[in-house]
Amino acid sequence: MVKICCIGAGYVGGPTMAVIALKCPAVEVVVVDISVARINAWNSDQLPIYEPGLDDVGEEPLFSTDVEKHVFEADIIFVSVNTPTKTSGLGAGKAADLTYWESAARMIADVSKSDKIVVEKSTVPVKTAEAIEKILTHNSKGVNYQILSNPEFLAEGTAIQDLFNPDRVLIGGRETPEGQKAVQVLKAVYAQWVPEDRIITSNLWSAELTKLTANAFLADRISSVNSLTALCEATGADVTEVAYSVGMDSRISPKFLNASVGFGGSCFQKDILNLVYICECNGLPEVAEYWKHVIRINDNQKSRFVNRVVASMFNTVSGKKIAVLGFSFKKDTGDTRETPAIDVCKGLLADKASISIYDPQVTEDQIQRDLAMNKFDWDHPIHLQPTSPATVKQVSVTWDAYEATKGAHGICILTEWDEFKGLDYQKIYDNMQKPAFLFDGRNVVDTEKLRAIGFIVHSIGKPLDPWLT
Ligand SMILES: NC(=O)c1ccc[n+]([C@@H]2O[C@H](COP(=O)([O-])OP(=O)(O)OC[C@H]3O[C@@H](n4cnc5c(N)ncnc54)[C@H](O)[C@@H]3O)[C@@H](O)[C@H]2O)c1
Ligand SMILES: O=c1ccn([C@@H]2O[C@H](COP(=O)(O)OP(=O)(O)O[C@H]3O[C@H](CO)[C@@H](O)[C@H](O)[C@H]3O)[C@@H](O)[C@H]2O)c(=O)[nH]1
Repeated sequence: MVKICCIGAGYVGGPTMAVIALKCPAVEVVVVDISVARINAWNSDQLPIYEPGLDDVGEEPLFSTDVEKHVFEADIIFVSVNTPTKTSGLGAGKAADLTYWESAARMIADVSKSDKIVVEKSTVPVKTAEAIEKILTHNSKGVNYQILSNPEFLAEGTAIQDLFNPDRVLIGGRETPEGQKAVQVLKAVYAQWVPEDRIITSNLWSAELTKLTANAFLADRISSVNSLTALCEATGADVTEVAYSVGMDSRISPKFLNASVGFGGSCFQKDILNLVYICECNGLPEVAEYWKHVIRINDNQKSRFVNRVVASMFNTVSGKKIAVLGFSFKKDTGDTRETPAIDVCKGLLADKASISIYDPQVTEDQIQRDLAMNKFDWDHPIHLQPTSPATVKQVSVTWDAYEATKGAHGICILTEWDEFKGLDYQKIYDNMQKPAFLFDGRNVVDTEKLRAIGFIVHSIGKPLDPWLT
């Protein structure tokens, strides 16, 4: 029986292996992690991540902390560990920190006694496979290793449907007979449920670069539409109408054109910074500059939102209660890595606001840690992050949207959770200070209905409320 071992039981490793275990009954699947808490959570009823449909996948891989035993026994090893942005040293603030990847590779080299296929599942800089190959082969003791790049394209919140029905699976390998044989072995795993024409094979470097490029293109679309929101607000155009009509062109497509307070998540910014760094290292400053702008527009979008809130509320939010609805970086996930809510809250706190936060999936502990943490520290293994950072006193967290908004001067909607569309806004308005402001960072509410209730409403990229002009 073929044995697969995945190193890293996170947002990618857990769901991906659950689906492989379900679809490939003839394969033994084990997921290992250095974090005991994470593995314990996978083995309990309280899964460590919130992902719709994950509970119903059925077949479960084995989750274990016995990393070395399972790596030793495996034929195929997926490596799905953190690859955060470096915070210090060469390339700080841009380059990918490959500490966790390298330590996994060294451990594989230490314990292996039989030939292995090592699969890059983490998102890594182009040419990482070469470095990994060097680490493995210099310590090989006669073991043969084939490195494959098999980047993951799932999005959080839709991970299970993305895995069941992927647009494509990409496998990059060495163009040698051994490399091509390894590609076919991995292809056979995916072919258990993915149609053959959606399994693409390429050389290693194309596969590694495709992942960074795909995220850069997706983030670029959001920055493109977000860059026009201020112009829409200034001219009376409606960004939703503009995006809809532009997206009707089949060459452009309607997907991923929702204007927002900014994109978040653990991938987009990290992967673009990584691309920028690689371009700089290859003597391509103009290309690096081009992609940097995607992030600049995103940062600008978040500060523009904060400025709008403060400017609208008589140029100060000092001592005012601002309710924040939604803290995760998108709906249907409890993940807060690089969520725009962090920057917005920090901006409001800098203006001395008092913030009351409600998110259906994010705990108070997580929010406090996020607001206390330094930039880029959020993407390291959880047990290596600071355990008891200081609490931000002006922030309270509730488990109820009505409680969060009670007595508030203003509301900021920062995540597009479906339940925010169906709230009783008349009840919320009645319990707020007047004038009651609502700043919709996700364009989820019916602006006209809320204005009829009495709210002063600001929706991203929509014609301005008369109060704000
Ligand atoms: N989250 C996503 O939606 C997504 C999608 C596609 C690709 N990716 C990429 O996949 C990789 C993993 O992302 P994630 O979101 O699953 O991260 P994650 O933080 O949820 O999971 C990573 C896990 O790896 C473990 N780990 C780190 N070093 C280890 C080691 N040496 N041995 C054993 N375990 C170790 C950590 O404890 C953690 O549980 C990243 O490179 C990311 O860019 C993420
Ligand atoms: O039209 C849109 C679409 C998305 N977003 C925001 O963009 C961010 C990222 O969203 P999404 O891409 O749906 O979620 P991720 O889980 O970050 O997935 C991205 O990053 C993953 C990690 O690399 C890739 O695997 C996925 O293909 C890629 O979509 C979120 O803050 C969204 O709210 C918008 O503001 N407007």
